[in-house]
Amino acid sequence: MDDYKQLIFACLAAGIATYAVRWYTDPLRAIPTVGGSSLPGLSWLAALRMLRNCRAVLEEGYGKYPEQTFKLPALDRWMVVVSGRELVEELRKRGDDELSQPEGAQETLQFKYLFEPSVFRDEYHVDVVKGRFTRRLPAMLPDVVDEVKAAVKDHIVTRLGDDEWTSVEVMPVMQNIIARVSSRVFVGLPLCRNEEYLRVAVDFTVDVMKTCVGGIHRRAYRIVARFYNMVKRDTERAVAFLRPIIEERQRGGVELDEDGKPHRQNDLLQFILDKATPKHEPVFTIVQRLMTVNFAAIHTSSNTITHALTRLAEQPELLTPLRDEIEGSIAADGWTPAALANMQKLDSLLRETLRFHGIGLLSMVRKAMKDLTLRDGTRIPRGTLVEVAAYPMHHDSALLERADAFDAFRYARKHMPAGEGARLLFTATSPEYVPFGHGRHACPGRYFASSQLKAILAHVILSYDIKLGGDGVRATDVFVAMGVLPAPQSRVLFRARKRGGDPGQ
Ligand code: HEM
Repeated sequence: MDDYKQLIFACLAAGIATYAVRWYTDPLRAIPTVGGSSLPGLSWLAALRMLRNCRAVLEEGYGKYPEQTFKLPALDRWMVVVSGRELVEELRKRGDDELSQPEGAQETLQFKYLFEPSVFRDEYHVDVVKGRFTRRLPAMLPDVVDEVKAAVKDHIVTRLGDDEWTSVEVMPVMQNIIARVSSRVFVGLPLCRNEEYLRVAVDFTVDVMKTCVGGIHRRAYRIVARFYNMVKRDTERAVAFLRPIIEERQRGGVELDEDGKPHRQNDLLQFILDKATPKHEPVFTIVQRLMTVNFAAIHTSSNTITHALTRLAEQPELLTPLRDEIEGSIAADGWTPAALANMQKLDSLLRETLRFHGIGLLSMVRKAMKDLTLRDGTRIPRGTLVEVAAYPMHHDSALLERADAFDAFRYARKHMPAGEGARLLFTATSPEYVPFGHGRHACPGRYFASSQLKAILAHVILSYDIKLGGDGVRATDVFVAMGVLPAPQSRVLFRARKRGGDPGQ
């Protein structure tokens, strides 16, 4: 019996000693910890504190270690955070064999437990968004504008002629409008107007978000996802709508639009099918690829437009200069890419919205694929997640004048040397402006996001007066883990404009 006890104690002691040596020699130990202690066991407490107050902990780290590296605790790992031009540039320049973007994103969002492995073994749907889809954006704009007008009319219902204001809960309405307008160019008519399909597209997005901010330990996902996988369930729901269309297209059949006319398939689904069909990919995998892009598009764009609309409702004095600009651009060029490009104040409002609010506290997540040393001498062991402190950098007045204030037209006012104006566009990334990431992995959907968001905002601004109810003060944002969200149930008051309105209506 004594021998047995001694054996247990010996194993325990050996286990503790191995753990202590590994902890002591771990290169991550040399990186300063923010948010609590890095001692074994105590880092758990720090991780729990982080879950409740990520923003304060991140800002504390950035304040103490600007343009340097520090680490934050999560329940199952350390997250290494960098900031400053040089280190952001280093993340941009390192290849995926050293600091991998796909591996970083998949690990953060727990994709490997939720999705078909083949979707991420070959992410050709990302290349499709970056290439063929983006090249066709100018040709797609008439469809986008057509869908914007129909969707806004269906979702923001006000009475014309009287002086009444209608209160609208902005986030769900914007999710529906974004899902519908995106679906117009993702899957085309008539599916983009099928409310049940749009429900699935939005549910998929919300369920991926719920899963990845759930704070579950990485290893627990493996087990939980086997029995309860909301993403798989949502994909199956989407397959019911998409299978007949996919099979018809693969047979070479012609789809009919709402008026029964044959319709040319020039949408994202077709571009994905053109790659998937020769590979004999199953319908389920094709649908997951489409849903992945839906996820990337809907959550980000609906958050951004909700922030922008609540800002406009809080500062209705911004509406008149925006209307003048939008009306002038449309009068000159119609609803064309040239007109959208001329809407510089609108562009500035969107850029300022992403700078000030953004969609997350961190950006550019990368996974170290091997042991490496950053330019500031920080040693990063293989498997570590490295991210950029986006939120504190975007709010740093050393990098941008009065960065703590929301100033909608700040970028439109800036006079840049000839030919350099494009550097301040909504879609132009830089080491100091990273809401879309930066470098070759920067969001490939940002040009579509820009067209879509501008078309919706321009149409809303021309068609409605808007303001906030109550005390007229916008509710503060909500920070959930590393995500930034507009306050839930935020409402904006809309009133149809008696004079003016959208000239293209
Ligand atoms: C305001 C709207 C949007 C924001 C703020 C946003 C932001 C981002 C960010 C931060 C990344 C990761 C970049 C990195 O790790 O370096 C990303 C990736 C991505 N986004 Fe967006 N996005 C938006 C809209 C869209 C739209 C509309 C689409 C689709 C049409 C889209 C498709 C994608 C895809 C496919 C990726 C993965 C890129 C890759 O793996 O290389 N996004 N986005």
